[in-house]
Amino acid sequence: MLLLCWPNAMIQKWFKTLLYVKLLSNWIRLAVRLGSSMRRVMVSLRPWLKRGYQRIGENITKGVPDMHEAIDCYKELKQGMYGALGKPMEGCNQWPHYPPNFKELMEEYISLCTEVSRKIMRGIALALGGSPDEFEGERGGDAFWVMRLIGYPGASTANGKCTSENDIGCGAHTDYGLLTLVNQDENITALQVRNQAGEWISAPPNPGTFVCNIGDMLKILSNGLYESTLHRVINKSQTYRVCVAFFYEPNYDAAVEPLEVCVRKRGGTRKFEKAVYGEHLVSKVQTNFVT
Ligand SMILES: O=C(O)CCC(=O)C(=O)O
Ligand SMILES: [Fe+2]
Repeated sequence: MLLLCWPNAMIQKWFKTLLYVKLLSNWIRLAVRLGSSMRRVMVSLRPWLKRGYQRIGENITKGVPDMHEAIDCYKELKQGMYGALGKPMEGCNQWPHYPPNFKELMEEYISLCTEVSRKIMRGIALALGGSPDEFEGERGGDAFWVMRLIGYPGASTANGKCTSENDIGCGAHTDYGLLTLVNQDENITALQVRNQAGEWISAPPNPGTFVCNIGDMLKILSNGLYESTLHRVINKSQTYRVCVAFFYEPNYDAAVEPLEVCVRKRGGTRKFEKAVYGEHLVSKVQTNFVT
């Protein structure tokens, strides 16, 4: 996991992105304040299991319901584009009609995050000793993405009584792809990561930064030089917490295997088998929902 600081050229874009997220956070809060009538409208927005609104407890991690609600979006795949591999992820995102420009706002946010992520991946490629284009072309030239707008109820409202210690907002997991840009609410510390000693440590919000998670695909590509960090969320505060997680992924059909340069760095040992990103995603997403 990395904490990002911004080179000057990116600062302007970052502020724009931050503004969007502020609007978005307010919108999610508003939706919650409006209560069940709004929630019903949002539920009707989800003819597709994987895209759109999901209620508290619908997302499950390792068999346990998570205490969060979310709007999930995925890059839209054209029908038939990836044959049988793409079928489970085909479909359109379910954008709420309120506020009126929500879809446009989010699409711009996605495009900014995509651009920033691509640049970070170029830096990572160089840091690994490869060419800056390692994650372009067939690996990531047409990068897939996932975005989750997540709301975690405050501790006292999670289940009608104050049992915050046991309420896991999001169970321990690793992210699936290359890099995640986690945009957290400013005043609540809830995200935790497991360090190499096996202890859970907090990753507090730091205004003006994203927390970046390394995903499973980058672990494979780097031949284990980068670890996909185990993390979880426990919102012990009384306040509803909003997080926008943008997942930058390889091409949907990318066959991901350790980069040659990383194999050499490990004395010629290939630590991981080849994995097709789309297959990995579908296998994860399919076990992520209550059916
Ligand atoms: O809410 C957070 O801080 C992180 C969420 C997360 O880990 C995820 O959606 O994969
Ligand atoms: Fe995560």
